[in-house]
Amino acid sequence: MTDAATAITGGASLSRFRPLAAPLAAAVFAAILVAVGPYLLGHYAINILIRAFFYAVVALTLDILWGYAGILTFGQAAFFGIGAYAAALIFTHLGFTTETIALAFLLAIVVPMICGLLVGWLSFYTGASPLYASVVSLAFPIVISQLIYSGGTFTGSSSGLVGYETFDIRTKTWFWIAGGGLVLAGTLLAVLMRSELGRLIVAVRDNETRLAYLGIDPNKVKIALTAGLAGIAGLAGLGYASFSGVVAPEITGFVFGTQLIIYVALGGRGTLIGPIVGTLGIELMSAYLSGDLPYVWQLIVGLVFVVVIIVMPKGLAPLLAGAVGRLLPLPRLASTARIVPATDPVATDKASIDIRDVTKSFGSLKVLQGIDLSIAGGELVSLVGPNGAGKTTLMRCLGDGAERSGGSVTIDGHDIGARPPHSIVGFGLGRKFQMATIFESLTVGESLRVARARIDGLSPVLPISDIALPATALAVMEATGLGDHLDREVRHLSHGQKQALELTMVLAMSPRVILLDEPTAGLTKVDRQRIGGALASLARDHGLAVILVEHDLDFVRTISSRVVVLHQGRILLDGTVDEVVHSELVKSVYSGAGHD
Ligand SMILES: Nc1ncnc2c1ncn2[C@@H]1O[C@H](COP(=O)(O)OP(=O)(O)OP(=O)(O)O)[C@@H](O)[C@H]1O
Repeated sequence: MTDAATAITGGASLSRFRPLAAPLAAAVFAAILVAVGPYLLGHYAINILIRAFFYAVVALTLDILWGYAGILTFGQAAFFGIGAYAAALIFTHLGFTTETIALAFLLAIVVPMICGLLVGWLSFYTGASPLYASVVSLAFPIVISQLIYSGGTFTGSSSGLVGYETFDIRTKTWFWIAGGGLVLAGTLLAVLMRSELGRLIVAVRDNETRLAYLGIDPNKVKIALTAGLAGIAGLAGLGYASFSGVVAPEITGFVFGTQLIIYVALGGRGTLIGPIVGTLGIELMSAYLSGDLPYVWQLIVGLVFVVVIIVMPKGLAPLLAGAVGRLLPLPRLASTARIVPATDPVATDKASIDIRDVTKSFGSLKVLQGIDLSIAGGELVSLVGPNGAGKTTLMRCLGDGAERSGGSVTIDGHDIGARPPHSIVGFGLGRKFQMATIFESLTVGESLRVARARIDGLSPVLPISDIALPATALAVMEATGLGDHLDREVRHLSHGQKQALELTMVLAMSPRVILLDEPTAGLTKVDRQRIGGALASLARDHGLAVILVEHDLDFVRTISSRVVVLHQGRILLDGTVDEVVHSELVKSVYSGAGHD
């Protein structure tokens, strides 16, 4: 096994730190620009850029949410505003001392994070509709602005707060602080997005269902991300309030939130560098042109936005990257992904799944009735039956506790109750869907590493390197040749490779019971044989309890240890392959003359 495992490598000899070289080189280049900026620019441009640096930090947080995690929000300005007001309120009402400065830093981070937790929970609690996130992101900045408007002299209402004492620092130094803060935030976020944890954030955007069936609650990831990034936006707000010496309700509002979306979209979302270029570019141009074109300027920005979105939906970043790539052709780094054998503890007891009196109804339509079934480790049970018999519905009832209308399901002695899929996976369940349910924009190696997140955790700093896989997953990789494609983006895989990847991801979690819904649908005969052999071995050699939904009776015959025939939501027959194949009842059901 070790030989096979070491053969599956995408460049293991390279240092794990090499993929971080690009963001670090970019950071050094940006730091040099920030260092020399005050000596090359005029006073006006310096002032505009300091403000823009703080805005760009918020744009970066929006880019992580929208560009990487797929969460479009208009509310990011509100967290910036809360951080700014936290500082301005403390300096106005409590004075400017070492203690109040420390308090301002604490509250400018903690209060936006608490608000972020609340906003995240309201948007993504289990059962929330996707519409909630949009509504909450629209309503939140309006609520914060209204609170400030109605705060009287305490918040300064529509006039805001002005004239509070703040840091006595030269403008040039502010430029270095704000620019350095932006370079630091950009570098840390770039390192995060290249790390194992960053790949998980992209996986949330790609496929929440798959993530849940890998034992990770995608809602928790989104809530944590919203709260964490709110803290960074709040800190940028503190910087802005301390530099400008003035805060107004507009900085918390929906309009500023929309402006941030324009900055990110123009620059190029999901790139980090794009939002920085977008923010600095538009802020600088606005400062110079809006004076000469007071009313027309907003119109011009709007028109440019529409044109860029239509002509360059990915924003200006790909254009910039192309130009930089031509000027500085950097060699493409091989990834450091490498498959190694996992050392997961081997259970001594036999795997089991017990299904008792399970029913499922859609309104008055009874789709499953009184299903009783027990499957032990070492068995590969094929679930067959005509279209509409209830096979997929039964699989859903086993993987998600909220699906059943009645009855109980016990996996390895654990009653699944009404638990969600990510929690049931913890009992040892793996599920493969009929349509390959995978992460299209990750590589094969990244997908497998994310599949191991529940067991091995994920680094927020280091890129993917060792991917520990159990023997079952290694066997499927070997049988299907998937190991040759570790660095390949999943979207470029063939249909058969995608099916093999999903199966390998499911097996990566070392499940004890696996549900496979037509795992060979749409595969060539050769691929079917390969996967079929690997599936039979899962039960026979590795002791897994396997439930397989399959239409092709010839395929079922070659790999099953038992066959269960479902018809009109009931178990018609539960027996050996021979018993089912020679059953007159089963033949009559398949010929359309089945009983009622
Ligand atoms: N969400 C739903 N609402 C109403 N009826 C549904 C729903 N999902 C499934 N059904 C019905 O439940 C019955 C069983 O469907 P199911 O998909 O489980 O059958 P199946 O045996 O997997 O069929 P196939 O082999 O065609 O995939 C069908 O009559 C289907 O129309």
